[in-house]
Amino acid sequence: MKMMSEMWTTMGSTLASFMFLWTIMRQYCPYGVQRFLEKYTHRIMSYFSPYIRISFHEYMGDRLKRSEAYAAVEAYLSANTSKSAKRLKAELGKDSSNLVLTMDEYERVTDEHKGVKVWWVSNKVMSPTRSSMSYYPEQERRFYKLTFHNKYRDLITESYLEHVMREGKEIRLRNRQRKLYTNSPGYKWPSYKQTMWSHIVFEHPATFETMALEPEKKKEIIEDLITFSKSKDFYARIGKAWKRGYLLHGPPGTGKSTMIAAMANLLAYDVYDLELTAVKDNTELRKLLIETTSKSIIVIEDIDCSLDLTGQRKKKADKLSDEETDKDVVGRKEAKEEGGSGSKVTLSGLLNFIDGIWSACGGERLIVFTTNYVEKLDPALIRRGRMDKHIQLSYCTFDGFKVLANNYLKLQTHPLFDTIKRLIEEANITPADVAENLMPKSPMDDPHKCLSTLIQALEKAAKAEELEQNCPIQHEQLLQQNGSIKENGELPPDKAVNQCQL
Ligand SMILES: Nc1ncnc2c1ncn2[C@@H]1O[C@H](COP(=O)(O)OP(=O)(O)OP(=O)(O)O)[C@@H](O)[C@H]1O
Ligand SMILES: [Mg+2]
Repeated sequence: MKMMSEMWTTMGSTLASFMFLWTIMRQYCPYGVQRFLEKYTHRIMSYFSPYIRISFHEYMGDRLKRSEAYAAVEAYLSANTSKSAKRLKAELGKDSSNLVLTMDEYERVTDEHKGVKVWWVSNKVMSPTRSSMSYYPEQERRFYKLTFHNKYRDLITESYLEHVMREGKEIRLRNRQRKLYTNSPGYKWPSYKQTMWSHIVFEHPATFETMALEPEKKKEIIEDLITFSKSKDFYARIGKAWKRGYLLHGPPGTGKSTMIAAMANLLAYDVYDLELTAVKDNTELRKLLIETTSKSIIVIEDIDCSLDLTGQRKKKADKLSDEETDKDVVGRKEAKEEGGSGSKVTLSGLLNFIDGIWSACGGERLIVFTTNYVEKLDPALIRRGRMDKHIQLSYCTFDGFKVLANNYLKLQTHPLFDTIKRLIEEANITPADVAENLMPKSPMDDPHKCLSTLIQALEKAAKAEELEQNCPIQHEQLLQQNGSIKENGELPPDKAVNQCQL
């Protein structure tokens, strides 16, 4: 027994002397010798030590790509252990308004998993560049080192590390700056440019809470979206690409574009706003698709204005048909001006884009089409499986009005609500119009004034509605004379009703 303890003491002091010597030498040795000594010290140490160490290096190989694992560990440690660390690094966060704290170099923190303690150290080494040009500076190689006892090897390498990676990735996703991408019309991509999309930071404030929608419909859409975002395994099991198509249809100003922003904010997805008229042909469409990332929404707005969905491009008719709206004209004009007239994207190209083999790359994507005229679309384009969920957005209901009154005027109830409830059921007024009427126009406008303005607009719209039903011809003539009632509310309804009576 005594011999054993003497042996341990001797070994311990030898090791201590060796470590001391090593620390001194390390400072004065050339880099090659340092590496050599380091290698053998580690071998000797690990022979005696019951601890396991795992390193997570910031850059793998040629410093081209930052390691995902390192970034996940960094996010995990920043969220979970920065309170216990004593030396921290501060950096500006995603919107440059908040500071993000992470462990400083050589700092050490402990973490616990299922009752087992582990240690994390943030570290860096200097390594010379491989270049023979001696004036290149040394490169810093940062890494995190995880240390734990050998007897917990399985627990840590399987369960703990999986937990760190999962949580770290989630934190990174939550904290990342989301982007709004667009394929610029008529833009010629230089060959050195890596991507066909240009982007800005996505900062739309719309949420489902601020959307004027019936509560049940809102709940159903939110549940559908959240179920989709959590169904990776389900999609894999049934052998289907992890994507879902939404068709949003309804009159102008009913919240289709607003809903896309709310969807992106709910799921923390990026948005790819695809301008079809600016896409040269099917090949370019496929290239654009391949460049989109997962956790994104690919949007094609006003799909009926972009393509002739019977399979050919729309003819550039000089005369507009009666049903065409301003948007149709604008869309077509822009297509012409921006070189879109040369676009050869076909319906089959678009169908391939939605559910061809390539559409599966990336995963976790929503494809959203919007239109004012769902009946104009080719059934092949919007059949279930392509556009899985059809959402009709319509005129404002009383429930929708209450959301807007709360948003714009911070009102949950008011004596004028009863009048508005009665009128809003008779009139076809869009949430955009309601919102515009509720918006205070001067600092003097109190909630009562705003609600009264809305009541006037509702009365006009209700009268116009009545006229449309009873005397459609006069209504049409008046619309032509005075412009759309629904759009500007300028039509004098008294005059209209009088004409009808005559
Ligand atoms: N359901 C809604 N809830 C809250 N605000 C709405 C809603 N619908 C419209 N709005 C308001 O009206 C404005 C216009 O709405 P939006 O652009 O979403 O309409 P749209 O249906 O996309 O119209 P279009 O068919 O002309 O593109 C928005 O900026 C928003 O403020
Ligand atoms: Mg829109």
